[in-house]
Amino acid sequence: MSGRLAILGAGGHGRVVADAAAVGGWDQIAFFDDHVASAQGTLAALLDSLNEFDGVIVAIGANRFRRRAALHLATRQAPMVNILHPSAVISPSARLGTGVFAAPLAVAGPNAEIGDGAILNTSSSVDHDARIGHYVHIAPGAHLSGAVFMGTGVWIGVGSSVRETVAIGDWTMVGAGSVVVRNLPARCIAYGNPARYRRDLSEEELEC
Ligand SMILES: CC(=O)SCCNC(=O)CCNC(=O)[C@H](O)C(C)(C)COP(=O)(O)OP(=O)(O)OC[C@H]1O[C@@H](n2cnc3c(N)ncnc32)[C@H](O)[C@@H]1OP(=O)(O)O
Repeated sequence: MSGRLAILGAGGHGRVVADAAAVGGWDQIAFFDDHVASAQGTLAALLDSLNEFDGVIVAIGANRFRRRAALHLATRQAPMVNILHPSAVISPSARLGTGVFAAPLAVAGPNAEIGDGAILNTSSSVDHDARIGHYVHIAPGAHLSGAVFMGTGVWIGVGSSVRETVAIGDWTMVGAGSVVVRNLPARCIAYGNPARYRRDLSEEELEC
C-alpha cells in the first residue's frame, strides 16, 4: 500500500505503527495528536483534512481512548485502514476488522476473527478459531491458544498466555506474564499463574 497515511497518536505506539507502515510501503506519514507538540496537528486538524489522506489509523495504546477516537473518525467517514507489518503472518482465512495493527512477527491463525482497532503487538500470536473483540490489545509476546474468546477492549499483558477455549469478558486486563486457564469476568484485573481475579476496575480506570 502506498500513499498518504495519517496516524492519530504520536507516542511510542504511534512510532511503532509508523515504522510498520513505512516498511509496508506508505510513503507519506503524518502524525496527529492533541498532546504532542511535534505532531502535524490535533484530532480536530485531522478531521478538517481527511480528504488529504488515503488512509487513517488510530495508534493510541489505551483501548478506551483508541475506541473513542476511532468511533469519532468513523462518523466522519475517515478512510480507516489496517497496518500489517510485512513480517506479520495473517492466515488467508483470518477475518480482520478495520483499523487493526499487526506488529512485527505477530501471527493470526486460520479462521481467527480480529475486531476493529485491535492491536496484535510484537511477536504475539492468536491461534486458530480465536475470536478477538474490537479494541483488544494483545501485548508483545502474548500467546492465545485456539478458539479463545476476548470481549471488547480486553488487554492481555506482555508475555501472557491463554489456554484454549478460555473466554475473557469486556475490558478485563490480564497482567504481565500471566497464564490464563479459566474464564475471566468482564471489567476486572487478573494476573498470576494461574491468573486469578484480583479486583474490579475502578470507574476511573474504565474511563482511561
Ligand atoms: C509495547 C508495550 O509496552 S505494551 C505494554 C505492555 N505492558 C503490560 O502488559 C502491563 C500490564 N499491566 C500489569 O501487569 C499491571 O501490573 C496490572 C494491570 C496487572 C496491575 O496494575 P496495578 O493494579 O496498578 O497493580 P500494582 O502495580 O499496584 O501491583 C499490586 C500488586 O500486584 C502485583 N502485581 C501486579 N502486576 C502483576 C503481575 N502481572 N503478575 C504478578 N503480580 C503482579 C504487584 O507486585 C503488587 O504486589 P504487592 O502488593 O504484593 O506489592
